[in-house]
Amino acid sequence: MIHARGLTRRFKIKGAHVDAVRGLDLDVEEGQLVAFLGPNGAGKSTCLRMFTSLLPPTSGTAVVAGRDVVSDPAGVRARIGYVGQKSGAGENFRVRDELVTQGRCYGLTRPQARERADEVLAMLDLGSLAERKPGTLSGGQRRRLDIALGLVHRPRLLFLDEPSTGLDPQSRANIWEHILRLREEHGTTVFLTTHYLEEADNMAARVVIVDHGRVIADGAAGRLKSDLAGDRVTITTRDAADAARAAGIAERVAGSGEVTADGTTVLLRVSHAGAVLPEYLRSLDEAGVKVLTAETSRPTLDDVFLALTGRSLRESDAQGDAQGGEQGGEQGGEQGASRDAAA
Ligand SMILES: Nc1ncnc2c1ncn2[C@@H]1O[C@H](COP(=O)(O)OP(=O)(O)OP(=O)(O)O)[C@@H](O)[C@H]1O
Repeated sequence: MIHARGLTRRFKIKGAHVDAVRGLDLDVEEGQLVAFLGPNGAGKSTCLRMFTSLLPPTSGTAVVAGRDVVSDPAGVRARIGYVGQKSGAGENFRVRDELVTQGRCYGLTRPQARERADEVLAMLDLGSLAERKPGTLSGGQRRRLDIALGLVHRPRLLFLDEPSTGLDPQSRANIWEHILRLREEHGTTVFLTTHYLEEADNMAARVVIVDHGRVIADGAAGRLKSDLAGDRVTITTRDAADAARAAGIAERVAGSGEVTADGTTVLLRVSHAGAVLPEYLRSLDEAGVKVLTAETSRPTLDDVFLALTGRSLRESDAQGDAQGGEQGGEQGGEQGASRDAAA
């Protein structure tokens, strides 16, 4: 469904340049649900805009839904759905009419567009809102309308740029229910970006992490976490001297795992915390180190990013936000992007 090789995109801004995507290789097969993760400015939206043919690559190739994004952008657009970060719905028409208009943009006849509008209204639980104007919908309802707009022409591949951002937890869960159903009941391939690591972790079968325009990890979340991050064992001691001794003992117990001591806290990263903790506590007891608390925790996708880059995804996001404010550029808004994609 998506086959990218050596994809790059450079933006020129006032004599300088930004390499937003640097040699991206990616294969996504039919029916997969892929979460594309990375800090602010990692290049996620730029990739999506290239995959959807809204932006030409600087170099490299991408074949999406069987069509080349450079030589056959219209072919790509006819076969995919794209829901950008901003809503693609206008304000003047009613919800059903928005969907019918979208269907017409994709070349459906009026009766076909009406039929498809009713189908996607039912699919996204929007039937009771069909006669409302988009401006009167809640954030979650509006996001469902955006997804419905992306589905009117029955694409086999749907791109979603941060589908759940800015929604309350209940609406986020609801959006996810619909995304999962799309895949399970209709076999739609879904490629989405998100900043919510827990959502990607729990929902997506495959997680692709990008940083500085390159893929740095790709696989099932569980495998990435066990291969790249490992469990954590954290203990606290009475004083720093005991913590230093506990860290020394941890080096022996943890094998190839990583050990860090900070004040009275010692942290071990190991592949199986449950197997290490009893032996560790026994060794500490034998050495006369008094342990005040001991706990184990499973790794998160943030731990995976930390292990790969030395930075936390959340911290990187905060830095990205700060830089983002300073950057000018030629960025065009994504407003009405679903419609653009249909044009
Ligand atoms: N049109 C543009 N002109 C100039 N620079 C751009 C343009 N679009 C993106 N960039 C820059 O390219 C880099 C990648 O941006 P992109 O929006 O793809 O990142 P992202 O991973 O989607 O970030 P976010 O999570 O904040 O949406 C950033 O440094 C951004 O400022």
